[in-house]
Amino acid sequence: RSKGTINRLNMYRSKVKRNKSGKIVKGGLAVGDSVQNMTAARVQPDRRWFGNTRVVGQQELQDFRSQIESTTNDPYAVLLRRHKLPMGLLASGGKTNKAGRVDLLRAQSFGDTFGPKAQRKRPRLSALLGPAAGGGGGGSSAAVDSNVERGVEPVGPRNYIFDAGQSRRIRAELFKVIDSSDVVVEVLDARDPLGTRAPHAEEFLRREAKHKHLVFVLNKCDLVPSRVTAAWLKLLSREAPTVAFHASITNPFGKGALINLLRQFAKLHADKKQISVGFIGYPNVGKSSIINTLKKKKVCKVAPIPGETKVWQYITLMKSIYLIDCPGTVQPSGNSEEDAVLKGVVRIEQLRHAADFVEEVLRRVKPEYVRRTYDAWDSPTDFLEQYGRRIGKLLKGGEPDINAAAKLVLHDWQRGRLPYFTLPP
Ligand SMILES: Nc1nc2c(ncn2[C@@H]2O[C@H](COP(=O)(O)OP(=O)(O)OP(=O)(O)O)[C@@H](O)[C@H]2O)c(=O)[nH]1
Repeated sequence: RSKGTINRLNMYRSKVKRNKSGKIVKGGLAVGDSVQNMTAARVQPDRRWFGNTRVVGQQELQDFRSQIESTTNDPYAVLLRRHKLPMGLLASGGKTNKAGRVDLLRAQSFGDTFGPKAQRKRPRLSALLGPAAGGGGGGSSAAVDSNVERGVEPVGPRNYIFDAGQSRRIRAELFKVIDSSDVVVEVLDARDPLGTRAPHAEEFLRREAKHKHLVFVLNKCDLVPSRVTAAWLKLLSREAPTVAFHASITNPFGKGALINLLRQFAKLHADKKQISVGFIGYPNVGKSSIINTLKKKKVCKVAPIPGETKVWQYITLMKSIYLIDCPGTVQPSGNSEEDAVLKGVVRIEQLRHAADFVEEVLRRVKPEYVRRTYDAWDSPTDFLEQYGRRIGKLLKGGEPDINAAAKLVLHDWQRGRLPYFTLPP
């Protein structure tokens, strides 16, 4: 027997000694002893009795909170293993979304709607939607009538083509891609980076998925002067790492920088076999082209028309990095019809009145560039007539086909043949 075994057996042995008649003479409670006379013993409390718990002091919690807050707000710091932290407790208090909820009972009491004396069958939607919504069908027709009286032209229903990239299906694709990605690359058009940002997706990442890394890629920077690209890089990199890019299989720019950045993210997540990188952004900004450039071959369909990518697609860049191509999505209800056309969201061939948008193109592009590509002109209509005649787009009576000419100008605009860029604010 080892010493340990002997000690254990001794421990089991009763320390109580009894005399012949069975009375305790040593150890245990002696005759006449009572529980009251004994000295109180206390078992030392231990938090491990309560299972898997941790105790944190108030000051420690406060420090930790402020550190986490500064880390999560810093685009260059990363928060790994977020699911192991009680983020719900760490979010600074009082940020509940109660104000955003619709206060149903204030608009109509429960008793009025569902009680035994229910007065109405339909809810009063106007009370919930606010005064702007008008009073249902009758109300809206009254509003139209009053507009006509005041001489305001009634606004017809918006054509569905201007809402491209906003359908529920496309939004579902976007969130599928965000959910499956560890790194979200937001592709922006260097000509109008702020106009092609997706605030709804960024807000979702900030609120619901802080552990996913956001990266901006400023694509098509070959179409703008380098000083403009540099200014945008400076501005955007305050919010997230930003890479300037020119997507081209044969003559790329920024490819090394982007691959390096993705490699660093893959190293950060060394516990994972591979990381997924989702490419999101407006239609036609060049998401598929960037993936093709990184792969150095045509793996995604690319076209100079928006909405070419229909569903998400997985591509292996290397063993540790997977890429996901996403259909182009548009910030819901953020664009006027003009914006939608000039940001390249709408397919030009679907436009019925293309000439309406040429005036804005002529306003945005410097006249000398327009003259260099086309000819001198007096007014937008004169410009389209001249151009129509020059390219032989004529109607039956020999009149220039303004609509066809306008479509060609808009095509040139979308493909970057008319130099244009916006400067950082
Ligand atoms: N000049 C220039 N053109 C580019 C660049 N990147 C993409 N393009 C062009 O932009 C057009 C649209 O590219 P896509 O890759 O199909 O764009 P997308 O974002 O995948 O578009 P969706 O499929 O609608 O989501 C194509 O004609 C590309 O040739 C670039 O860096 N410079």
